[in-house]
Amino acid sequence: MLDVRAIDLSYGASRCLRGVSLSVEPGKVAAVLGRNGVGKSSLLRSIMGLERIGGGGISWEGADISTLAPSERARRGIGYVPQGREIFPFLTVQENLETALAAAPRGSKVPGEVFDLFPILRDFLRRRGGDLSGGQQQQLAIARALTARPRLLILDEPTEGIQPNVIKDIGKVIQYLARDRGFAVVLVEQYFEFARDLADTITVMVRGEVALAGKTDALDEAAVRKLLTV
Ligand SMILES: Nc1ncnc2c1ncn2[C@@H]1O[C@H](COP(=O)(O)OP(=O)(O)OP(=O)(O)O)[C@@H](O)[C@H]1O
Repeated sequence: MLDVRAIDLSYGASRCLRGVSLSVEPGKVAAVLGRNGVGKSSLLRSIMGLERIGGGGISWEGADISTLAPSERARRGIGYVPQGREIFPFLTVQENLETALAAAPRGSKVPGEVFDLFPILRDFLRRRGGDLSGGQQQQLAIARALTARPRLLILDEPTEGIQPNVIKDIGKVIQYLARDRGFAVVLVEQYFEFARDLADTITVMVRGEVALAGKTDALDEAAVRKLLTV
C-alpha cells in the first residue's frame, strides 16, 4: 500500500503542497484531479522522490520511503510515467524500453507482456521514439515504466493531447493492470470522465490542498465538477 501522509512541499518561498494525503492499495486506482497548477504533478514527483518534501511522510509496502532517492524508489517497485512522456526521440522504441532495465539484474529483458498490452510497439521496435504519434509515445512511456516491473504505477496526465481511441486503449490497460494484475495505480488527470470511469477513489486538489476526497461512487459529481471549473 502507498500511504502519503500530510505532505508539504515548497519551491523556495512558495508553498506548493500543504498537508496532502493520499493512499492506494494494490488492485486499486486512485485519481488526483484539479485545475492547472494546483500541485498534481508536484505530488507525483514527491512520491517518486524527484522533489524533497518539507513535512509529512510517504510509505510504500510498509516502509518509510520519504528520504530515498528516486532510483531506490524505482528499485522498490514504483514506476513513473511523467507528464509529457519524456520519450528519448533519437532512440528506437526498443532502446527506449531498454533504458528501464538499467537498474535491473544483468541479462534482464523487456517483458513480452508489454507488447501484448501495446502491440503497436512490437511493429515499431526499430522506429525512433520521436517519429511516433503522441498516442504511441504515451503507450511507449507506459510500456517503459512497466519494463522495470513495478507494483505501483504513477501516471501524470496520460490522456493529454491524445486521440479518443488511444485514450480508450490506455484506459483499458490501466484497468487491467489494477484489476487483473494487482497493481496500485495513482493517476493524475484533467478529464473527469476518464478518471471517474477508472478510479476507485478520487482526490480533488485546489491550490496545493486536498479539497475533496473519497470513493468514486460516493462522491458528489456536481461538487467535483465545480472544483474543476471555478
Ligand atoms: N520546479 C518548480 N519551481 C518552482 N515552482 C514550481 C516548480 N514546479 C512547479 N511549480 C509551481 O508549483 C505549482 C504547482 O505545479 P504543478 O505542476 O505541480 O501543478 P499541476 O496541478 O500538475 O498543474 P498542470 O496540470 O499544469 O501540470 C504551480 O504554481 C507551478 O508553477
